[in-house]
Amino acid sequence: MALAGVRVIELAGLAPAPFCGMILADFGARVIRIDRTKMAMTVDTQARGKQSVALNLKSPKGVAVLKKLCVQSDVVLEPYRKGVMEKMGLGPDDLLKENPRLIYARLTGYGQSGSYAKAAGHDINYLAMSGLLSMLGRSSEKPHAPMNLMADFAGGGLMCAFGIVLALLERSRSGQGQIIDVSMVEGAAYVGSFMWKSRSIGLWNHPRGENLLDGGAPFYDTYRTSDGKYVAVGAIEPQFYQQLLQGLDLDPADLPSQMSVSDWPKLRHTFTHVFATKTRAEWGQIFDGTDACVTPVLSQDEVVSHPHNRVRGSFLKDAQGEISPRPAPVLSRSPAEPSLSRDPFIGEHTHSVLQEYGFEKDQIEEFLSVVYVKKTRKKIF
Ligand SMILES: C[C@H](CCC[C@@H](C)[C@H]1CC[C@H]2[C@@H]3[C@H](O)C[C@@H]4C[C@H](O)CC[C@]4(C)[C@H]3C[C@H](O)[C@]12C)C(=O)SCCNC(=O)CCNC(=O)[C@H](O)C(C)(C)COP(=O)(O)OP(=O)(O)OC[C@H]1O[C@@H](n2cnc3c(N)ncnc32)[C@H](O)[C@@H]1OP(=O)(O)O
Repeated sequence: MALAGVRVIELAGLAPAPFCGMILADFGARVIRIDRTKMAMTVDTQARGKQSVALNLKSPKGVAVLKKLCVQSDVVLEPYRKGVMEKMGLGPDDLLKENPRLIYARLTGYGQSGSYAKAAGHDINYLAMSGLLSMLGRSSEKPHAPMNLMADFAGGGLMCAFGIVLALLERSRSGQGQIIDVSMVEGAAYVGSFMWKSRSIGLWNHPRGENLLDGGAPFYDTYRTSDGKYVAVGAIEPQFYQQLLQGLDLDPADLPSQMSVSDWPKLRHTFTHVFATKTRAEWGQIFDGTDACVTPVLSQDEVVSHPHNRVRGSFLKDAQGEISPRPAPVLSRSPAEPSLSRDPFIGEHTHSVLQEYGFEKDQIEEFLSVVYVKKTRKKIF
Protein backbone atom coordinates (compact mmCIF):
# COMPACT_ATOMS: atom_id res chain seq x y z
CA MET A 1 0.00 0.00 0.00
CA ALA A 2 1.07 3.57 -0.67
CA LEU A 3 1.90 4.39 2.97
CA ALA A 4 3.45 1.05 3.88
CA GLY A 5 6.30 1.50 6.36
CA VAL A 6 5.15 4.94 7.56
CA ARG A 7 4.92 5.02 11.35
CA VAL A 8 2.35 7.38 12.87
CA ILE A 9 1.75 8.31 16.50
CA GLU A 10 -1.83 9.58 16.80
CA LEU A 11 -2.72 11.27 20.06
CA ALA A 12 -6.33 10.40 20.79
CA GLY A 13 -8.70 13.21 19.84
CA LEU A 14 -12.41 13.67 19.23
CA ALA A 15 -13.32 13.29 15.55
CA PRO A 16 -10.98 15.01 13.03
CA ALA A 17 -7.70 13.43 14.17
CA PRO A 18 -9.19 9.92 14.41
CA PHE A 19 -10.44 10.34 10.83
CA CYS A 20 -6.98 11.43 9.70
CA GLY A 21 -5.44 8.44 11.47
CA MET A 22 -7.94 6.08 9.87
CA ILE A 23 -7.13 7.40 6.38
CA LEU A 24 -3.41 6.85 6.99
CA ALA A 25 -4.03 3.34 8.37
CA ASP A 26 -6.35 2.45 5.46
CA PHE A 27 -3.54 3.26 3.02
CA GLY A 28 -0.94 1.21 4.89
CA ALA A 29 0.58 3.38 7.61
CA ARG A 30 1.19 1.87 11.04
CA VAL A 31 -0.95 4.05 13.34
CA ILE A 32 -0.42 3.83 17.08
CA ARG A 33 -3.07 5.76 18.99
CA ILE A 34 -2.04 7.10 22.39
CA ASP A 35 -5.00 6.78 24.74
CA ARG A 36 -5.57 8.04 28.26
CA THR A 37 -5.26 5.41 30.93
CA LYS A 38 -8.48 6.28 32.70
CA MET A 39 -10.92 6.33 29.76
CA ALA A 40 -14.03 4.24 30.37
CA MET A 41 -14.47 3.83 26.63
CA THR A 42 -12.76 5.09 23.54
CA VAL A 43 -14.61 7.72 21.55
CA ASP A 44 -12.67 6.78 18.43
CA THR A 45 -15.21 5.11 16.16
CA GLN A 46 -12.76 5.50 13.25
CA ALA A 47 -10.16 3.18 14.75
CA ARG A 48 -9.88 0.42 12.16
CA GLY A 49 -6.32 -0.73 11.59
CA LYS A 50 -4.94 1.20 14.57
CA GLN A 51 -3.12 -0.06 17.66
CA SER A 52 -3.67 1.44 21.12
CA VAL A 53 -1.07 2.31 23.72
CA ALA A 54 -2.35 3.79 26.97
CA LEU A 55 -0.09 6.33 28.65
CA ASN A 56 -0.66 8.80 31.45
CA LEU A 57 0.74 12.01 29.99
CA LYS A 58 0.26 13.72 33.28
CA SER A 59 3.19 11.67 34.53
CA PRO A 60 6.81 12.45 33.52
CA LYS A 61 7.36 8.75 32.79
CA GLY A 62 4.38 8.71 30.45
CA VAL A 63 5.73 11.75 28.64
CA ALA A 64 9.18 10.15 28.39
CA VAL A 65 7.70 7.03 26.82
CA LEU A 66 5.69 9.09 24.32
CA LYS A 67 8.77 11.08 23.43
CA LYS A 68 10.69 7.89 22.65
CA LEU A 69 7.81 6.63 20.49
CA CYS A 70 7.58 9.94 18.57
CA VAL A 71 11.32 10.18 18.05
CA GLN A 72 11.26 6.73 16.43
CA SER A 73 8.27 7.53 14.21
CA ASP A 74 7.69 9.35 10.93
CA VAL A 75 4.59 11.32 11.93
CA VAL A 76 3.08 12.60 15.15
CA LEU A 77 -0.55 13.76 14.92
CA GLU A 78 -1.79 15.88 17.81
CA PRO A 79 -5.39 17.11 18.23
CA TYR A 80 -4.99 19.35 21.24
CA ARG A 81 -5.45 23.01 21.93
CA LYS A 82 -2.45 25.21 21.05
CA GLY A 83 0.32 24.91 23.64
CA VAL A 84 -0.69 21.61 25.26
CA MET A 85 2.12 19.58 23.70
CA GLU A 86 4.66 22.27 24.58
CA LYS A 87 3.45 22.15 28.20
CA MET A 88 4.28 18.45 28.27
CA GLY A 89 7.71 18.98 26.74
CA LEU A 90 6.54 17.34 23.53
CA GLY A 91 6.36 20.42 21.31
CA PRO A 92 7.92 20.56 17.85
CA ASP A 93 11.14 22.06 19.21
CA ASP A 94 11.51 19.15 21.63
CA LEU A 95 10.78 16.38 19.16
CA LEU A 96 12.26 17.73 15.92
CA LYS A 97 15.54 18.31 17.75
CA GLU A 98 15.80 14.57 18.39
CA ASN A 99 14.20 13.51 15.11
CA PRO A 100 14.69 16.11 12.34
CA ARG A 101 12.81 13.80 9.95
CA LEU A 102 9.64 13.91 12.06
CA ILE A 103 6.46 15.27 10.46
CA TYR A 104 4.61 17.06 13.23
CA ALA A 105 0.94 17.49 12.35
CA ARG A 106 -1.07 19.86 14.53
CA LEU A 107 -4.82 19.56 13.92
CA THR A 108 -6.76 22.40 15.55
CA GLY A 109 -9.82 24.48 14.95
CA TYR A 110 -8.21 27.89 14.61
CA GLY A 111 -4.54 27.13 13.89
CA GLN A 112 -1.44 27.82 15.96
CA SER A 113 -1.77 31.61 15.85
CA GLY A 114 -4.43 34.31 16.01
CA SER A 115 -6.68 35.52 18.84
CA TYR A 116 -8.83 32.36 18.79
CA ALA A 117 -5.88 29.95 18.78
CA LYS A 118 -6.46 28.85 22.39
CA ALA A 119 -10.26 28.91 22.31
CA ALA A 120 -12.36 25.77 22.57
CA GLY A 121 -14.65 25.02 19.68
CA HIS A 122 -16.29 22.47 17.50
CA ASP A 123 -17.04 21.98 13.83
CA ILE A 124 -19.91 24.48 13.69
CA ASN A 125 -17.71 27.21 15.16
CA TYR A 126 -14.94 26.64 12.66
CA LEU A 127 -17.42 26.46 9.78
CA ALA A 128 -18.93 29.73 10.98
CA MET A 129 -15.51 31.38 11.02
CA SER A 130 -14.73 30.04 7.53
CA GLY A 131 -17.50 32.08 5.89
CA LEU A 132 -19.17 28.96 4.50
CA LEU A 133 -21.83 28.51 7.18
CA SER A 134 -23.35 31.86 6.20
CA MET A 135 -24.03 30.33 2.75
CA LEU A 136 -25.58 27.06 3.96
CA GLY A 137 -29.32 26.67 4.54
CA ARG A 138 -32.71 27.05 2.94
CA SER A 139 -34.00 30.43 1.84
CA SER A 140 -35.50 32.49 4.73
CA GLU A 141 -34.14 29.95 7.24
CA LYS A 142 -31.11 30.37 9.56
CA PRO A 143 -27.68 29.05 8.50
CA HIS A 144 -27.54 25.27 8.85
CA ALA A 145 -24.35 23.20 9.30
CA PRO A 146 -24.16 19.94 7.30
CA MET A 147 -23.56 17.77 10.39
CA ASN A 148 -19.83 18.00 11.32
CA LEU A 149 -18.70 17.17 7.79
CA MET A 150 -17.14 20.37 6.55
CA ALA A 151 -14.65 21.44 9.27
CA ASP A 152 -14.04 18.24 11.25
CA PHE A 153 -13.65 15.97 8.27
CA ALA A 154 -13.25 17.75 4.93
CA GLY A 155 -11.29 20.74 6.20
CA GLY A 156 -9.75 18.94 9.18
CA GLY A 157 -8.99 15.22 9.11
CA LEU A 158 -8.78 14.88 5.34
CA MET A 159 -6.80 18.11 4.90
CA CYS A 160 -4.42 16.94 7.62
CA ALA A 161 -3.90 13.60 5.89
CA PHE A 162 -3.21 15.48 2.67
CA GLY A 163 -0.66 17.67 4.46
CA ILE A 164 1.07 14.63 5.95
CA VAL A 165 1.36 12.96 2.54
CA LEU A 166 2.74 16.21 1.07
CA ALA A 167 5.31 16.41 3.84
CA LEU A 168 6.29 12.76 3.38
CA LEU A 169 6.78 13.37 -0.34
CA GLU A 170 8.85 16.49 0.31
CA ARG A 171 10.91 14.63 2.90
CA SER A 172 11.80 12.02 0.29
CA ARG A 173 13.72 14.81 -1.48
CA SER A 174 14.93 16.97 1.40
CA GLY A 175 15.29 14.35 4.14
CA GLN A 176 13.69 16.90 6.48
CA GLY A 177 10.54 16.75 8.53
CA GLN A 178 8.39 19.82 9.22
CA ILE A 179 5.41 21.14 11.17
CA ILE A 180 1.91 21.04 9.60
CA ASP A 181 -0.44 23.67 11.01
CA VAL A 182 -3.98 22.48 10.15
CA SER A 183 -6.63 25.06 10.96
CA MET A 184 -10.13 23.65 10.40
CA VAL A 185 -11.36 27.16 9.66
CA GLU A 186 -8.87 27.47 6.82
CA GLY A 187 -9.24 23.86 5.73
CA ALA A 188 -13.00 24.21 5.37
CA ALA A 189 -12.64 27.54 3.59
CA TYR A 190 -10.02 26.04 1.23
CA VAL A 191 -12.38 23.19 0.38
CA GLY A 192 -14.92 25.94 -0.41
CA SER A 193 -12.54 27.97 -2.61
CA PHE A 194 -15.03 27.65 -5.49
CA MET A 195 -17.52 29.74 -3.52
CA TRP A 196 -15.07 32.65 -3.56
CA LYS A 197 -13.57 32.02 -6.98
CA SER A 198 -17.03 31.89 -8.63
CA ARG A 199 -18.44 35.09 -7.17
CA SER A 200 -17.30 37.01 -10.25
CA ILE A 201 -19.64 34.95 -12.45
CA GLY A 202 -22.58 35.77 -10.17
CA LEU A 203 -23.19 32.26 -8.80
CA TRP A 204 -23.85 33.56 -5.28
CA ASN A 205 -25.39 36.99 -5.95
CA HIS A 206 -28.72 36.13 -4.33
CA PRO A 207 -29.45 35.61 -0.62
CA ARG A 208 -28.75 32.22 1.02
CA GLY A 209 -30.83 29.44 -0.51
CA GLU A 210 -31.83 31.41 -3.60
CA ASN A 211 -28.87 30.70 -5.84
CA LEU A 212 -28.29 28.09 -8.52
CA LEU A 213 -26.47 25.54 -6.33
CA ASP A 214 -27.71 26.25 -2.80
CA GLY A 215 -31.32 25.15 -3.17
CA GLY A 216 -32.60 28.13 -5.13
CA ALA A 217 -32.85 26.49 -8.54
CA PRO A 218 -35.77 24.03 -8.93
CA PHE A 219 -33.67 21.85 -11.26
CA TYR A 220 -31.01 21.50 -8.56
CA ASP A 221 -32.93 20.30 -5.52
CA THR A 222 -34.61 17.31 -3.85
CA TYR A 223 -38.24 16.27 -4.21
CA ARG A 224 -40.52 14.07 -2.13
CA THR A 225 -42.05 11.08 -3.95
CA SER A 226 -45.43 9.46 -3.35
CA ASP A 227 -43.93 6.87 -0.95
CA GLY A 228 -42.41 9.53 1.31
CA LYS A 229 -38.91 9.07 -0.07
CA TYR A 230 -36.88 11.60 -2.06
CA VAL A 231 -35.06 12.03 -5.35
CA ALA A 232 -32.21 14.44 -6.11
CA VAL A 233 -32.32 16.52 -9.28
CA GLY A 234 -29.17 18.10 -10.74
CA ALA A 235 -30.23 18.88 -14.31
CA ILE A 236 -28.26 22.08 -14.85
CA GLU A 237 -27.21 21.99 -18.51
CA PRO A 238 -30.03 22.59 -21.06
CA GLN A 239 -29.56 19.16 -22.68
CA PHE A 240 -29.95 17.43 -19.29
CA TYR A 241 -32.81 19.73 -18.27
CA GLN A 242 -34.60 18.74 -21.50
CA GLN A 243 -34.41 15.09 -20.46
CA LEU A 244 -35.72 15.97 -17.01
CA LEU A 245 -38.82 17.56 -18.52
CA GLN A 246 -39.27 14.55 -20.81
CA GLY A 247 -39.12 12.19 -17.82
CA LEU A 248 -41.65 14.35 -15.98
CA ASP A 249 -43.80 14.39 -19.10
CA LEU A 250 -43.82 18.21 -19.07
CA ASP A 251 -43.99 20.32 -22.22
CA PRO A 252 -41.36 23.12 -22.16
CA ALA A 253 -43.82 25.34 -24.03
CA ASP A 254 -46.07 25.27 -20.95
CA LEU A 255 -43.27 26.23 -18.58
CA PRO A 256 -41.20 29.38 -17.91
CA SER A 257 -37.63 29.41 -19.16
CA GLN A 258 -35.22 27.31 -17.10
CA MET A 259 -33.04 30.25 -16.12
CA SER A 260 -35.85 32.70 -15.37
CA VAL A 261 -34.94 33.15 -11.69
CA SER A 262 -38.15 34.99 -10.86
CA ASP A 263 -40.12 31.96 -12.12
CA TRP A 264 -38.14 29.40 -10.11
CA PRO A 265 -40.75 29.25 -7.29
CA LYS A 266 -43.47 28.47 -9.86
CA LEU A 267 -41.28 25.84 -11.56
CA ARG A 268 -40.47 24.27 -8.20
CA HIS A 269 -44.18 24.07 -7.41
CA THR A 270 -44.77 22.19 -10.66
CA PHE A 271 -41.88 19.77 -10.07
CA THR A 272 -43.02 19.20 -6.47
CA HIS A 273 -46.48 18.29 -7.65
CA VAL A 274 -45.32 15.93 -10.41
CA PHE A 275 -42.67 14.11 -8.34
CA ALA A 276 -45.33 13.45 -5.69
CA THR A 277 -47.33 11.36 -8.15
CA LYS A 278 -44.96 8.36 -8.32
CA THR A 279 -42.79 6.34 -5.95
CA ARG A 280 -39.02 6.77 -5.81
CA ALA A 281 -38.59 3.39 -7.49
CA GLU A 282 -40.97 4.36 -10.30
CA TRP A 283 -38.99 7.54 -10.92
CA GLY A 284 -35.87 5.39 -10.92
CA GLN A 285 -37.28 3.26 -13.71
CA ILE A 286 -38.03 6.43 -15.69
CA PHE A 287 -34.72 8.22 -15.17
CA ASP A 288 -32.10 5.45 -14.73
CA GLY A 289 -30.04 5.23 -17.89
CA THR A 290 -30.83 8.82 -18.91
CA ASP A 291 -28.84 12.07 -18.53
CA ALA A 292 -31.64 13.78 -16.66
CA CYS A 293 -29.41 13.85 -13.55
CA VAL A 294 -32.08 12.35 -11.28
CA THR A 295 -30.98 9.94 -8.53
CA PRO A 296 -32.59 8.36 -5.46
CA VAL A 297 -31.73 9.93 -2.10
CA LEU A 298 -30.41 6.75 -0.47
CA SER A 299 -30.23 6.16 3.28
CA GLN A 300 -27.07 4.93 5.03
CA ASP A 301 -28.56 1.44 4.98
CA GLU A 302 -29.73 1.51 1.36
CA VAL A 303 -26.43 2.58 -0.20
CA VAL A 304 -24.85 -0.89 0.15
CA SER A 305 -27.42 -2.66 -1.98
CA HIS A 306 -27.86 -0.08 -4.73
CA PRO A 307 -26.67 -1.86 -7.91
CA HIS A 308 -24.13 0.81 -8.82
CA ASN A 309 -22.53 0.84 -5.37
CA ARG A 310 -22.73 -2.94 -5.04
CA VAL A 311 -20.88 -3.58 -8.29
CA ARG A 312 -18.09 -1.22 -7.25
CA GLY A 313 -17.94 -2.44 -3.64
CA SER A 314 -18.25 1.16 -2.48
CA PHE A 315 -19.18 0.11 1.05
CA LEU A 316 -17.56 -2.57 3.18
CA LYS A 317 -18.73 -4.80 6.02
CA ASP A 318 -16.19 -5.44 8.78
CA ALA A 319 -15.79 -8.51 10.98
CA GLN A 320 -18.38 -7.11 13.37
CA GLY A 321 -20.88 -6.69 10.55
CA GLU A 322 -20.59 -2.88 10.60
CA ILE A 323 -21.12 -1.21 7.24
CA SER A 324 -18.97 1.79 6.31
CA PRO A 325 -17.56 3.46 3.19
CA ARG A 326 -14.51 1.88 1.64
CA PRO A 327 -11.39 4.09 1.43
CA ALA A 328 -11.23 6.55 -1.44
CA PRO A 329 -9.73 7.08 -3.92
CA VAL A 330 -9.04 3.67 -5.48
CA LEU A 331 -5.39 3.37 -6.59
CA SER A 332 -5.01 0.85 -9.41
CA ARG A 333 -1.71 -0.72 -8.31
CA SER A 334 -1.48 0.07 -4.56
CA PRO A 335 -5.06 0.32 -3.31
CA ALA A 336 -5.99 0.76 0.34
CA GLU A 337 -6.56 -2.43 2.33
CA PRO A 338 -8.66 -1.31 5.30
CA SER A 339 -8.59 -3.58 8.32
CA LEU A 340 -11.84 -5.46 8.86
CA SER A 341 -10.85 -6.63 12.34
CA ARG A 342 -12.35 -5.20 15.48
CA ASP A 343 -11.07 -1.84 16.78
CA PRO A 344 -8.37 -1.93 19.45
CA PHE A 345 -9.20 -1.92 23.13
CA ILE A 346 -7.67 0.94 25.09
CA GLY A 347 -4.08 -0.03 25.92
CA GLU A 348 -4.32 -3.36 24.13
CA HIS A 349 -0.95 -2.99 22.40
CA THR A 350 0.98 -1.19 25.13
CA HIS A 351 3.17 -4.22 25.83
CA SER A 352 3.94 -5.20 22.27
CA VAL A 353 4.60 -1.65 21.09
CA LEU A 354 6.86 -0.73 24.01
CA GLN A 355 8.78 -3.99 23.52
CA GLU A 356 9.15 -3.28 19.79
CA TYR A 357 10.29 0.28 20.47
CA GLY A 358 13.10 -0.96 22.73
CA PHE A 359 11.73 -0.55 26.27
CA GLU A 360 13.07 -2.79 29.00
CA LYS A 361 10.86 -5.48 30.55
CA ASP A 362 10.58 -3.73 33.92
CA GLN A 363 9.60 -0.44 32.26
CA ILE A 364 6.88 -2.25 30.35
CA GLU A 365 5.54 -3.96 33.45
CA GLU A 366 5.14 -0.52 35.00
CA PHE A 367 2.88 0.60 32.19
CA LEU A 368 0.86 -2.61 32.12
CA SER A 369 -0.98 -1.46 35.21
CA VAL A 370 -3.61 -0.36 32.76
CA VAL A 371 -6.41 -2.87 32.68
CA TYR A 372 -7.48 -3.58 29.12
CA VAL A 373 -10.79 -1.83 28.95
CA LYS A 374 -13.22 -3.87 26.88
CA LYS A 375 -14.62 -1.46 24.35
CA THR A 376 -18.35 -1.17 24.71
CA ARG A 377 -19.82 1.16 22.17
CA LYS A 378 -23.09 2.00 23.88
CA LYS A 379 -25.67 4.21 22.22
CA ILE A 380 -24.68 7.65 23.45
CA PHE A 381 -27.92 9.56 23.07
C1 LIG B 1 -18.49 17.98 16.45
C2 LIG B 1 -17.26 17.32 16.99
C3 LIG B 1 -17.43 17.00 18.48
C4 LIG B 1 -17.21 15.54 18.75
C5 LIG B 1 -18.52 14.78 18.78
C6 LIG B 1 -18.51 13.47 19.55
C7 LIG B 1 -17.37 12.56 19.08
C8 LIG B 1 -18.44 13.69 21.10
C9 LIG B 1 -19.35 14.83 21.58
C10 LIG B 1 -19.83 14.44 23.02
C11 LIG B 1 -19.01 13.19 23.33
C12 LIG B 1 -19.57 12.25 24.41
C13 LIG B 1 -19.73 13.01 25.78
O1 LIG B 1 -18.53 13.72 26.10
C14 LIG B 1 -20.10 12.04 26.92
C15 LIG B 1 -19.22 10.77 27.01
C16 LIG B 1 -17.86 11.13 27.67
C17 LIG B 1 -16.96 9.85 27.83
O2 LIG B 1 -15.70 10.18 28.37
C18 LIG B 1 -16.74 9.26 26.40
C19 LIG B 1 -18.08 8.89 25.79
C20 LIG B 1 -19.06 10.06 25.65
C21 LIG B 1 -20.38 9.47 25.28
C22 LIG B 1 -18.55 11.08 24.58
C23 LIG B 1 -18.35 10.40 23.17
C24 LIG B 1 -17.92 11.39 22.10
O3 LIG B 1 -16.65 11.91 22.42
C25 LIG B 1 -18.92 12.52 21.96
C26 LIG B 1 -20.23 12.04 21.44
C27 LIG B 1 -16.05 18.22 16.83
O4 LIG B 1 -16.14 19.34 16.43
S1 LIG B 1 -14.53 17.56 17.30
C28 LIG B 1 -13.36 18.89 17.01
C29 LIG B 1 -13.03 19.54 18.33
N1 LIG B 1 -11.98 20.54 18.17
C30 LIG B 1 -10.69 20.18 17.94
O5 LIG B 1 -10.33 19.04 17.88
C31 LIG B 1 -9.71 21.35 17.80
C32 LIG B 1 -8.42 21.10 18.62
N2 LIG B 1 -8.72 20.69 19.97
C33 LIG B 1 -9.19 21.57 20.90
O6 LIG B 1 -9.44 22.73 20.65
C34 LIG B 1 -9.43 20.98 22.28
O7 LIG B 1 -8.80 19.73 22.37
C35 LIG B 1 -10.93 20.79 22.59
C36 LIG B 1 -11.57 19.87 21.56
C37 LIG B 1 -11.63 22.14 22.62
C38 LIG B 1 -11.03 20.11 23.96
O8 LIG B 1 -10.40 20.96 24.91
P1 LIG B 1 -9.93 20.34 26.28
O9 LIG B 1 -9.76 21.47 27.23
O10 LIG B 1 -10.82 19.21 26.65
O11 LIG B 1 -8.51 19.65 25.93
P2 LIG B 1 -7.15 20.33 25.46
O12 LIG B 1 -7.12 21.77 25.86
O13 LIG B 1 -6.93 19.98 24.04
O14 LIG B 1 -6.03 19.59 26.35
C39 LIG B 1 -5.99 18.18 26.37
C40 LIG B 1 -5.73 17.86 27.82
O15 LIG B 1 -5.74 16.45 27.96
C41 LIG B 1 -4.50 16.03 28.48
N3 LIG B 1 -4.20 14.71 27.92
C42 LIG B 1 -4.21 14.36 26.61
N4 LIG B 1 -3.86 13.07 26.49
C43 LIG B 1 -3.66 12.61 27.75
C44 LIG B 1 -3.26 11.34 28.29
N5 LIG B 1 -3.02 10.30 27.51
N6 LIG B 1 -3.13 11.23 29.64
C45 LIG B 1 -3.38 12.29 30.43
N7 LIG B 1 -3.76 13.53 30.00
C46 LIG B 1 -3.88 13.65 28.66
C47 LIG B 1 -3.53 17.08 28.07
O16 LIG B 1 -2.38 17.05 28.87
C48 LIG B 1 -4.34 18.33 28.27
O17 LIG B 1 -4.38 18.61 29.65
P3 LIG B 1 -4.46 20.14 30.17
O18 LIG B 1 -5.81 20.63 29.76
O19 LIG B 1 -4.26 20.02 31.64
O20 LIG B 1 -3.34 20.87 29.47
